Amino acid sequence: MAQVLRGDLLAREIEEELRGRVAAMEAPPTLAVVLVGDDPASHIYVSRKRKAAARVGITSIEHRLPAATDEAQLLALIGALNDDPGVHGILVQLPLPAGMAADRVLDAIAPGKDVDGFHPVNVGRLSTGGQGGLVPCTPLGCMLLLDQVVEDFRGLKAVVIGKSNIVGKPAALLLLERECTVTVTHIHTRGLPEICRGADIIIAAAGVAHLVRGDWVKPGAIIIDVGINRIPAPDSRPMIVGDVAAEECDHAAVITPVPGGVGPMTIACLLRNTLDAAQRR
Ligand SMILES: Nc1nc(=O)c2c([nH]1)NC[C@@H]1CN(c3ccc(C(=O)N[C@@H](CCC(=O)O)C(=O)O)cc3)C=[N+]21
Repeated sequence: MAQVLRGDLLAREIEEELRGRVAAMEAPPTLAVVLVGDDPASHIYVSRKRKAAARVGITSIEHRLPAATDEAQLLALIGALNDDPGVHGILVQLPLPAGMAADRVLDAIAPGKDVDGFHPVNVGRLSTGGQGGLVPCTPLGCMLLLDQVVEDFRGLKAVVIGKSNIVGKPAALLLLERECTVTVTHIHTRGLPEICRGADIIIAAAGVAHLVRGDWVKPGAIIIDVGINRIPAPDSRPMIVGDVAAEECDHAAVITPVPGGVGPMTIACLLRNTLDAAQRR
């Protein structure tokens, strides 16, 4: 049986450590969460972030704007949060409503408060070695999970499935920084099963339910499943499944569960970034 690497448990440990760091500060850091529109999944995530912040002692302030908000209003709010010395971290929940350009909005966030690590300055820092920048929460969470089970990354073959700015690309850069040999793939990659079979580490972040089958996985491989796919379940609430057919992967060495894997680590890393942003100021 593969070892199930529980992100929910590691996230609680990290929260405990962060709670200690917050307690030692003169004043608790403040995270501003901006939520535009009424995407139901976004509301669930934002409430998880609020609860986690409260557990750690970080003050979180939510700014909810209607879906019809125009971009200029949102940019004005970001400007005010940038200028507010009482705000240490700013997160604009994605996706934004149609018609709003995420890149213009993310570019407006002060890089030192960009706890998502999405601003071009932080993206650039990561691509040149990560020194001093804020690193995107989901790939950072993936690395902290890998750190639990990998002692030496050098020369390991890592395959990243997915090329998003939020997960795939930054995950590839972080693995490269550890001197893995990194192959970045996506759903249009030809011969993806074969490429995956060569991997010591698979980061599955394509957003396709059960994309990675058991016969794509080399015995002893380490699998980080980033996917959160809601699939309809007959006669009940939608089920959440990952990008990996985990039940076919007993021959892997390690696999992260969905839920309870990368998701809770994303939130723990958001809190960590908020503390880092507050302390670097
Ligand atoms: N600016 C921005 N930053 C983000 O970090 C960001 C975002 N926008 N938009 C949406 C995605 C998604 N995301 C998740 C966070 C936590 C879980 C999580 O905790 N999942 C739990 C529960 C899953 C469930 O029940 O829905 C788990 O996997 O165990 C999932 C997904 C952050 N995102």
